[in-house]
Amino acid sequence: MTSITPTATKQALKLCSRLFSKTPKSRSIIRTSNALASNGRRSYVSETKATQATVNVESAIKADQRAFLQKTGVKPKDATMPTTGMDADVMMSPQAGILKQATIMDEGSRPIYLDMQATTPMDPRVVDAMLPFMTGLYGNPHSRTHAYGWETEKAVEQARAHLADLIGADPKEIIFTSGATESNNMSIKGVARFFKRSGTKNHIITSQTEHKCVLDSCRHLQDEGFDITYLPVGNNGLIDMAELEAAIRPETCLVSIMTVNNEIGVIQPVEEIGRLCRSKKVFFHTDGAQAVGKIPVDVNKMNVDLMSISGHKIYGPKGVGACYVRRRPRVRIDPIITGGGQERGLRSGTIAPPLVVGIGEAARICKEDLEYDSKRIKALSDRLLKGLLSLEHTSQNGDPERFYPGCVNVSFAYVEGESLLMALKDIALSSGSACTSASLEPSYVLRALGNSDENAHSSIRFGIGRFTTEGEIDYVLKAVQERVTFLRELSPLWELVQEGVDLNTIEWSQH
Ligand SMILES: Cc1ncc(COP(=O)(O)O)c(C=O)c1O
Ligand code: FES
Repeated sequence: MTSITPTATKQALKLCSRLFSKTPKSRSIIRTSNALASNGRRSYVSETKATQATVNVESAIKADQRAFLQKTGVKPKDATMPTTGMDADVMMSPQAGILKQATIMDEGSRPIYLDMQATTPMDPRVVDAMLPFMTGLYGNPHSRTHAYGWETEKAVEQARAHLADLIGADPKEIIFTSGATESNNMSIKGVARFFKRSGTKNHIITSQTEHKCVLDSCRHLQDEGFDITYLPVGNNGLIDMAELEAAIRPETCLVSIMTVNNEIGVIQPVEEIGRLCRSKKVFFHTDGAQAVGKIPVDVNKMNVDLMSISGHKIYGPKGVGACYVRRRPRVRIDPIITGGGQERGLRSGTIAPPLVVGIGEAARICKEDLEYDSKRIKALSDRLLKGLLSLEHTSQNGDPERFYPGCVNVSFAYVEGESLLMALKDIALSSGSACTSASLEPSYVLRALGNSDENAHSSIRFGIGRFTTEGEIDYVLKAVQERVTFLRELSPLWELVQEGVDLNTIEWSQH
């Protein structure tokens, strides 16, 4: 912790304004520093990483943006993209310092970050928006009797409007929660328990490839006497609409199918599911944690009744999320957290204004930058996939057409995924979801697609995001190609394959 005196802050401010006085970014640097200056008198504030980050990133952005404009014709916004400006060979040299560059916040040398489905780094613009609510603007947004409450309430309502705007909802339909896990629990248990009280409906439909928090909510409801159908998926990871229709019964109260899968990125046919559910008068919940802010989402077009959103998947803070709850036709849910009756009585507890302002600003930026980010991420994804699939015996998991390009899941046959992850220590990757990454079990999602244990074990997920650069993708490609080749050369199975032996014809002796 560093104590920042007003004089020191003012000096830093002067320097900042001299350096960046003509760029729009400089305004946000100055805003951050002003927030510190006004509070510096009595509070001890750690040196603001956001300011540092903005300064670091600012100088690095331009080249990548120019290259992108030349290639795609899309005019870059004032996005905060770091760039390496180096090619893969130079980056791989120990002197290059690329691994240090790979982080937005200057935390020393760390791997290139390619695990965007686990979490995204906060956008410095989000940090800027949050800071005043961690310092001077500390009122309780539920306090109605004074200005401290009014000012935070106003900011909370603005954040609600930004989130609603991103998904085509009315602000009154947004309920703030602690994250998508809570929103999923709240939607699934909430609808189920409401219907249980009226004693009419006790059946829920979901799919086998949902996130653990959806599956676990359903398992708890099974213990409470609900009947759950876990729909299978095809080998492309998508559910079959005819199977869904056949599974709906008169006593079905809810269908819960995610929009974008967190392991393989496939996009379920949510519009069709919504239409079907509406025609059968069944509520439709979708886990939108990996979809909102990444692909266009419109709750009315999709006929969605409930949707879960997470702050830290959209370059916002961790520990905050939202649940969309439709008002017309009205969705009735039993709250899982009761108390002071905040958030329309659906989620009691004091709202955290810094986090809520953060997710609101993250949503606003996502809406504004969606087209630009999508085009950039698609271009990086195409480059990565083309390079990875040019290696022999590699295949993409999930539907190759209907998937979010920022989530690329590839199997490298005859290579053990965990060994490959160990060999790729300079790149932060994962073989599946973060919450199950400690387990050595093959992914249940890949197994549900009909993959063998070996295939599931040799899979790696590459998560590309707003701050990923072309240089990083080239580095990753080169590293993966080198190390997959190296590991295969150590493998006796690979030797047999090279000799033309069909491994399926071998009878392995049991010991
Ligand atoms: C699809 C999906 N649903 C839910 C979650 C949980 O989100 P949160 O961390 O906000 O609780 C995640 C995050 O890993 C996810 O990917
Ligand atoms: S909670 Fe994030 S991957 Fe499971």
